[in-house]
Amino acid sequence: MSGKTKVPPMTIVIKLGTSSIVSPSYPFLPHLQLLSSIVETVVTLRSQGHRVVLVSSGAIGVGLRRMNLRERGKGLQQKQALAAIGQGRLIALWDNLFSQLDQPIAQILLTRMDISDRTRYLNAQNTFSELLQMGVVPIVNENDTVSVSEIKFGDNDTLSAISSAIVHADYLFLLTDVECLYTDNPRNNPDAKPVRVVRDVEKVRQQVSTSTLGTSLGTGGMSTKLIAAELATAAGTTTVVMHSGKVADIFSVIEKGPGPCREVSETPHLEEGPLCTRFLRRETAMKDRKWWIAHGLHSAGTVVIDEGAYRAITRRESGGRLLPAGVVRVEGPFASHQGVRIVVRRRIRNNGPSRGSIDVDDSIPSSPTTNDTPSGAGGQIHHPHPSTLASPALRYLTNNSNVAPQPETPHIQPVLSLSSSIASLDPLSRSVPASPAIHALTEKLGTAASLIQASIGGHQADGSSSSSEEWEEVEVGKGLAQYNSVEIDRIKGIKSAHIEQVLGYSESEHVVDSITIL
Ligand SMILES: N[C@@H](CCC(=O)OP(=O)(O)O)C(=O)O
Repeated sequence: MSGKTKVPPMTIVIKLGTSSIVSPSYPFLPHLQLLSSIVETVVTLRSQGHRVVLVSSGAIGVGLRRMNLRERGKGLQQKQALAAIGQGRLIALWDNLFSQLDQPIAQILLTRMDISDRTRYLNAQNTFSELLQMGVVPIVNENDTVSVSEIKFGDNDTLSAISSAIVHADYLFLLTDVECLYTDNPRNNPDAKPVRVVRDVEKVRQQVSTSTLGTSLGTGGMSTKLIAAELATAAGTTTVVMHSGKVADIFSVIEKGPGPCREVSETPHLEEGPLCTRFLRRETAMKDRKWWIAHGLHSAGTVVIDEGAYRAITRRESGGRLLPAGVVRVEGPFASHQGVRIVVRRRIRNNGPSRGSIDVDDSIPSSPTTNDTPSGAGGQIHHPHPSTLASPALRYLTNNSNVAPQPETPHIQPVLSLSSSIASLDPLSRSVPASPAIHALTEKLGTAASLIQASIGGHQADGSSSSSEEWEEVEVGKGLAQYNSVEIDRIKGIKSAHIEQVLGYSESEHVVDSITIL
């Protein structure tokens, strides 16, 4: 193993999945040899001046072994109980191994809500920073006991990407039971080719098969690794998928790859190194606060804007701030300074009778009442009443929280439990319960679901189509509300100069601040 560093000190996060910690079937014996090689690698990296964070799964697996069980059971409570049994023993195992080489460790257990609350996020950041400065190796896992199923990180790949952003890591190593990302599942397809360097995660997602390579105990697979890579590379962390048995390859990967003193463009021959997949960090990493707003912050509601306002907030001069003139609708309730989704509503043209032939017509001018023309001169703002939304599902998703799901939309039901879980857990939401509607789209259904095709005004009550004009609503960003949802609803569409007239006071000329375009 390499003993001398040729690279400047870096911050390195190493994530180990359940499959690397315990055997996948009864009696779930720990992989002691592998764990020992991780410990030796981490201690060597430390001796070279690097700061190292471990993200370790395995609590449930260790819990199963302790209780001499063959299966972990399906229910959340069983998993939580097993994780509670296993976590203490897991950290004891790590402490035992690391103490053989005199390396102190610390346990950090996080939940999604710790990340979405700015104060808790900053506290976690301070703790990490202090530990790393003290030469300690923090060992992170999800705090499964208090994680509600719908708002769990769910897999430790995502948790490791978030940990990487918190510590501003240079590298995230996702150690797993395959060497790298393949063009197809190598277990079924012998022609599957390794993908060694990825510059654009979204592009590669469309080109490769991410059919799960996870094991019976782990929750991740290749698709969660792509999500993790997307989050981490956006924060400026080069992300590497490699086999946990090849942990010593970490040394040559960091030696040849980008680092604090070497740009991505200065590392042209990465295909020649050890077999692994390197997701190169973004050249311009998102600033910590911006990244947190985009990926950490919990959104308590939605502000729907028109196209002109969207164009305005995407301009640098806007400073990421939204004026009330461009707001067309508000989904709440949310309090001032809570996170909100920014959704742009734009007109699309229906070319034919079929719902499948809708084209977005970018040439249609936006409402003149926008940030471009805050006076709203000559403009007419569209405020379609939510009841005009065509389908019950869309009406529920885009309407206020009081609209109950219709019987024909049973899949909406979990949304309610999700939002109430968040409302009851998030201290910010206690006084103002979180909105259950749009929130569910991104939290529950993922980014793909952030596109809400709201067919407004194009359908009669009987469901038939009557007009060629339809609307779509697309989530475009996140920001911090400067007023609460009731206040923004009252001042939507007006000039900032009139806020005081309407509300009796004016906190800010903007309704949403610190907007991050996704
Ligand atoms: N937090 C849990 C499970 C997390 C999990 O399964 O993660 P992974 O094995 O990385 O897919 C544990 O420690 O057992």
